Amino acid sequence: MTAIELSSVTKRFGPVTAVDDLTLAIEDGEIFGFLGPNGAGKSTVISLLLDFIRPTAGTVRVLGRDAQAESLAVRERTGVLPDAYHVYDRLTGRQHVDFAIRSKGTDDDPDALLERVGIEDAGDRKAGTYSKGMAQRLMLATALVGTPELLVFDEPTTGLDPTGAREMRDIIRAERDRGATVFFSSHSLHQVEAVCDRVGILNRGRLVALDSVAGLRERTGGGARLRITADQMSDAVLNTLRSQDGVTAAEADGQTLLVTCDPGAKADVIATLRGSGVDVVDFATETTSLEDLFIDYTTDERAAAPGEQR
Ligand SMILES: Nc1ncnc2c1ncn2[C@@H]1O[C@H](COP(=O)(O)OP(=O)(O)OP(=O)(O)O)[C@@H](O)[C@H]1O
Repeated sequence: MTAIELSSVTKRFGPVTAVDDLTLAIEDGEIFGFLGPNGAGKSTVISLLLDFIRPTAGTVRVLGRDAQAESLAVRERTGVLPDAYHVYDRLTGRQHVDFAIRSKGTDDDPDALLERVGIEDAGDRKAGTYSKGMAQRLMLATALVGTPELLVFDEPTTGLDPTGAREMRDIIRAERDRGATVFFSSHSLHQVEAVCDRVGILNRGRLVALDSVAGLRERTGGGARLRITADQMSDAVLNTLRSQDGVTAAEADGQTLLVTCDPGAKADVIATLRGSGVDVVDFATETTSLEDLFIDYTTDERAAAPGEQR
């Protein structure tokens, strides 16, 4: 079954087109990362899935049902971690989870859920005294109530420390392994690349890339960037490097030389420098990162061009 199906969905808020003719299908059991810069339209899509808002045009289906006409049935089977959430200051963590259990009519053990998100020791404390990360963990516990078929998380790692972010990723994987579909938004490719089966990059309401993490990585060309510290540098040497097979760019900044090249050309670059009488004091290799690709897909020059899906 297709867990989420958006067909030609547009959402306008007055003059602002938050989502622009978006068609996207997420398969059952998939972990899907929805990426995009601030204002790209991620939260708007999530609100459309949950029928918090309605599309200007197009249709939204979730878990095989119409997101509008059958929103209650959808929400019963969905666990949500919203972007902006509210904890009841005077209720304890356990009371929050109890409340979610009663609302969903399930027989979950609140303590087991609190333990799963790492705040079992704070279950009796009022949520108003929780740190931001603890409140986030509490909201995660309530999202997991009723072993939902679909988990929709808006920026799940924001506010979490590195350990918390890793635990979140572990929970996302464990939920997928038990059969759930996970759809989550993020600004950060670092967060999605470790867990996602597929990634969609949204920019100004349009889908500008849709691929597996491996596929996206391939688009970076597997390129390498060499950062070389040399005792001297000249235009002649730079030009020799630029004309060398496998080298796509070579720039110098004082004694630091940045060379972008195929991974197989790294040794030749060093050999060329030595052959030119340049002493290599130090060098480091960086792979072209997915973060670079994300920025490339979402910079304004590209966004201004008709945003074709690539
Ligand atoms: N209720 C609303 N009324 C008017 N404009 C809105 C409303 N909700 C969202 N927008 C606009 O729609 C666009 C998309 O916003 P959205 O919150 O979906 O982006 P986002 O990708 O989730 O951003 P962020 O990463 O900053 O949370 C923005 O230009 C935003 O100002």
